[in-house]
Amino acid sequence: MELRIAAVGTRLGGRWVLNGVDATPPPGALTGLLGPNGAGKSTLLRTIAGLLRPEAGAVLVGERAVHEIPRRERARHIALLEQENATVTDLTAAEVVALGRIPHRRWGGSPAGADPVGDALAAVGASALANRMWSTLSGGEKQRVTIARALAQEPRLLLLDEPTNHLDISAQLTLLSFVRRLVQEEGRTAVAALHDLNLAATYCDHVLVLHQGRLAAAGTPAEVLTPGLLRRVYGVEAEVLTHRGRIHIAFEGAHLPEAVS
Ligand SMILES: Nc1ncnc2c1ncn2[C@@H]1O[C@H](COP(=O)(O)OP(=O)(O)OP(=O)(O)O)[C@@H](O)[C@H]1O
Repeated sequence: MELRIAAVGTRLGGRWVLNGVDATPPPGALTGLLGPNGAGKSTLLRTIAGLLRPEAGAVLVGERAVHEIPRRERARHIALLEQENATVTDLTAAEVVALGRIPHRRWGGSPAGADPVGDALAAVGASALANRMWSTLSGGEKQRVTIARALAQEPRLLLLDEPTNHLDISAQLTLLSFVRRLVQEEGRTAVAALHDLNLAATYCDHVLVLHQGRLAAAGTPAEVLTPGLLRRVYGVEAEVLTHRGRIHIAFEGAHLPEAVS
């Protein structure tokens, strides 16, 4: 599904939080959305998902502006995993994942023999949690289950806001390699906001860097994550090494932040 972010400007609290953002996350690839705290990553993901209407420009999904697509249809095509998940207390993990199937119900559900809920739980290594009550899960277990819910939705466009939050290192690597394989094999589009630049360099085919609401750079991790960009956008000194054909960033230190007045 073709996604085009066309000169998007979004204003929140009287301030332009996104300003003239132009980008085309390629289908069949995992795109990393990078940038310091407050750069506008969550706002861009919410704008792409159609939850926020841009005041300038548009987000186009196929031929249509996303906010013009009826809500139910949007829910069949687009899944957004937000940073803070509403807690649903008295459901089991499998029931939480099954919520992701709701937009498909009227369309005859899943083909015979298919088990999208079981498959999604397995993909995040959470099959054993299926019958556990949501309220009894740890932070990382909840994160896995909410990711499974987004996967069970089988969206063409998967938007993930810091999906590796709370996950142990093995779960982080498993999740990102799973999402990458899924989008590559099925030609879907995924955009994930990430803070760990080495994870982004390892698993993302394409990265977008936001800085103060503007797009600072776009391209492959090797093209984008240069010492100069890291200094300019993040205020850090780093050496960028190449290891097995992929870049690896060795951080040397951060410049002192400017005093907050
Ligand atoms: N509802 C709102 N009203 C006013 N300002 C807002 C609102 N929501 C977000 N902002 C501001 O917009 C800017 C971008 O926020 P956003 O959450 O998109 O950043 P982010 O890149 O996702 O940050 P982080 O890495 O810290 O999660 C921040 O300065 C934030 O304070």
